[in-house]
Amino acid sequence: MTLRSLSTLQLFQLATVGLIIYEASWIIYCRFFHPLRSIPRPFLASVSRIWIVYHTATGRMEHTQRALHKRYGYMVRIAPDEVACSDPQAIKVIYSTKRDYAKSEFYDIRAAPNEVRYAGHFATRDEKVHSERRRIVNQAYSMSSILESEPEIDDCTRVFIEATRTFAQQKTVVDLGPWLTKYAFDVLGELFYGRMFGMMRENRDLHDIGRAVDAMLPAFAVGGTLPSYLQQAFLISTYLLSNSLRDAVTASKMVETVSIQAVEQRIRELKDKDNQLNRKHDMLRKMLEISDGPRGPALNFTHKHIHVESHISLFARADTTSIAMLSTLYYLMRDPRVYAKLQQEIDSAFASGRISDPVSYQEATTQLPYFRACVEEAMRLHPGVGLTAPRIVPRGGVTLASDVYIPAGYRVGVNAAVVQYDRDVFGPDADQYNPDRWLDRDPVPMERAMFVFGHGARTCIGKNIALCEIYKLLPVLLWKFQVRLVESEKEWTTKNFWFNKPVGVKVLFEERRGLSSLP
Ligand code: HEM
Repeated sequence: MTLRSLSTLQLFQLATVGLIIYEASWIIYCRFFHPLRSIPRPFLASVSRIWIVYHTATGRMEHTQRALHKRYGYMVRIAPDEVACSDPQAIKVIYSTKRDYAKSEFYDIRAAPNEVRYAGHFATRDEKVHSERRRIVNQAYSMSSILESEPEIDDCTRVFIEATRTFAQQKTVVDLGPWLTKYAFDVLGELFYGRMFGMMRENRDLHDIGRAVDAMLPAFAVGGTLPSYLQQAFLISTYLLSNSLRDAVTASKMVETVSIQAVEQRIRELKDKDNQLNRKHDMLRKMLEISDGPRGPALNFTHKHIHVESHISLFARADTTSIAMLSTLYYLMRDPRVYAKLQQEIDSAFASGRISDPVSYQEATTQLPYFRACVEEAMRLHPGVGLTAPRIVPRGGVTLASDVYIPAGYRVGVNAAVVQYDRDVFGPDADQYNPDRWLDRDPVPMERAMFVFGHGARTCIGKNIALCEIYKLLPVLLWKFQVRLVESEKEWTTKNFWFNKPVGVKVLFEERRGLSSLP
């Protein structure tokens, strides 16, 4: 009997039996012979990536992972070839500066197609290329460089406070997340291009950037969990089936166009010696000085590379910063004792002249210890990135959590929203909001277990920008306004698609008594 002599039904039956045998053999292999077989796991996760795809798609992966680690300990297998580790000691091993652990396929889907064929600092998996590219621009992202634009960040703060005052006077209910995102966008506009986008002034999502990000994040997060040969097919089918993703792609193209236009405009301005904007120290100017300077050709750093830099840094980066500010405010509003204590610290620092309005970054970080603790605690409980950052184990394998060996080639990673709940480091109340923990005991072990900005060679390049925004805006906001949750009893809803965004946190601002005559 040959295959040709079989009927369609028989062929179908044969294929089904073949598939069943294949699946059964795979399950037996995973259960009894796989090198990761002894690592605790939900059964489905040990035999198929369906588990990780499904749980990522729910937007609640951090809750699932926290529960799994509570039950199984430091090591949990979250896919046949992938392990999540919640041991704080693992951070410095997996994310070491030695660049042994390459990023996994998870990042491929975020690679920005462009003419210079550089996927960007975030998505590039080739550590050598990444290191060369990042070194060129690192200085522009340094704290000293960002602080050269401090007066411009102050301008953004003034616009934010002015508009918030109008909300307060008109008793407008404000959706806090999008409002803070507009601030973060305008600051990025100032820092990168020497001008705000105007999102706060117009109080609208200009060019639909925010909408594009919201629509694309779930596709990126879920798609990233698939093997890379399925990622493009997944993106194309989602694109064809989803109106919102089609709109998002259009809006994302718009972001690209806007950032390219902004670069070109800044190039023209810099050629005009009398232009007032040329006194500014924006990052674009610094990058143009590199590309057009004597080192530019040798570094292969062209205007097209700057387009990539500006596009990638713009897309979705305002969200993480606004999440940090939103969570700081949210936890304060939910805990009147902490809120009052912080207000006291801020009021007395302003009254004694230890900090000024606008507050400088230096003042905010040195004169407001309780405020620092509140920011740190909010970023601990609700880090802006809430999924595992997966890396490939290098040659020789690795032993994690004292005695669990993972051979080379498998994926391993840490999730900030899990490791930052470690009871041994943060105390038995690790899942509670308690800023005092940062002042009552030695903060160093806790700082070492913080993974909110990542770690090592691939640590967040925009960390200084984010910190600058947070430390410069919030003290002034909290000094001038009382912020109240409209529904004070209701817990927030969050959507975790890599960026873990709280949604629909509605607040009312009230100018504080005795302070309403302040500028
Ligand atoms: C509170 C705000 C922020 C948080 C919590 C945050 C978090 C992170 C984390 C966890 C990583 C590492 C991801 C990994 O290893 O897989 C990262 C990388 C990165 N972040 Fe941020 N980020 C923030 C703000 C920003 C801002 C404002 C920018 C840009 C202006 C930015 C740009 C980047 C880029 C380009 C990378 C990739 C770096 C590399 O691999 O070289 N981030 N961020």
